Amino acid sequence: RKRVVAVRRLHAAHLEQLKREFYVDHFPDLDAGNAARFREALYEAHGLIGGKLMVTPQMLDDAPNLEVIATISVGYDNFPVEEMTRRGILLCNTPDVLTETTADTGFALIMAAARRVPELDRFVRQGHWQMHIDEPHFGRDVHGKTLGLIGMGRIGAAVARRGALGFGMSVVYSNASPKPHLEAELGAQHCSLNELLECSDFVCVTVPLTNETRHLIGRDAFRRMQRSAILINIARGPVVEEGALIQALQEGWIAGAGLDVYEREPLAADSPLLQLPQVVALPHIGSATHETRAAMAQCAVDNLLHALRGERPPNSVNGNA
Ligand SMILES: O=C(O)C(=O)[C@@H](O)[C@H](O)[C@H](O)CO
Repeated sequence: RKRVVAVRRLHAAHLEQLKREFYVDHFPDLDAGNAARFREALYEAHGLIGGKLMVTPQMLDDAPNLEVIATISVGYDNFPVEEMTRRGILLCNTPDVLTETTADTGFALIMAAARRVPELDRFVRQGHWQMHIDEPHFGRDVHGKTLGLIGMGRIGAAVARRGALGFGMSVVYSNASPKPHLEAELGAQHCSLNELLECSDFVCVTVPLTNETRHLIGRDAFRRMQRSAILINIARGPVVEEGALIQALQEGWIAGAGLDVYEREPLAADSPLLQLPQVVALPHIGSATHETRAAMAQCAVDNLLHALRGERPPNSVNGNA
């Protein structure tokens, strides 16, 4: 029986599926107290499954039998993919099952930032609602505005669909390649990043974090954006240069931001971002619904089962490893 290390909370049903075929070491929480036991288990492991995994080449040195890692995420910027491929270790992720939920989070941030939902919720809770609401508390319309998608992959397209079909928005997008089918379906227009920044009321970041996209959105980008524009980030924090974002918000280069991801997570409680009422800050909950997290875990379990049986897993990032 092969050995599997499972990290983070997995439903009993998922663990059961793994235990039927493998010897399973489960670490619901990884901390200093069980780090030594985790290293011992990893040394014997053929498979590793879990969420929020941070894997380094050194960790791979401590896992000589490892055949596959099944991450409970679509993003894999926290894995040394080339090194894994070189060592013949498969990396599997969970695309598709979280697309709509993450796009919902994107639109929740668009609506919350545009209509100042958390800020005005606090206003009411603190008993400040004494009379008729006036200009100082007005928000911005979403319907009919221009939505710019930086990245038009599965999640970008799902956000675009909500904007175009649900809110009558004009959609523009920057992407490595044009998506003619989305132009036909949504009237979406492919353009350069600079054109997108200049014409969009809402700039939504959905690209994966790579060496090319790290700090893609910095001071120049914010200078190009409209003063009434709102930045949304549901991708990865380091795509946006956070220091530049803070300056752009403090100095009014842009009007607001809706964020689910940050350069360092968890976001520090004393972050200047949290001093700014025009910022809506969520704790990386893009895919965090009961339904979707269960589907992500099932997808990861399926990937692991196939890979350790020597079959082609449904979702592998480095397929031929
Ligand atoms: O899938 C991703 O890439 C995400 O960012 C989220 O859905 C994950 O929940 C997060 O990575 C934790 O594993």
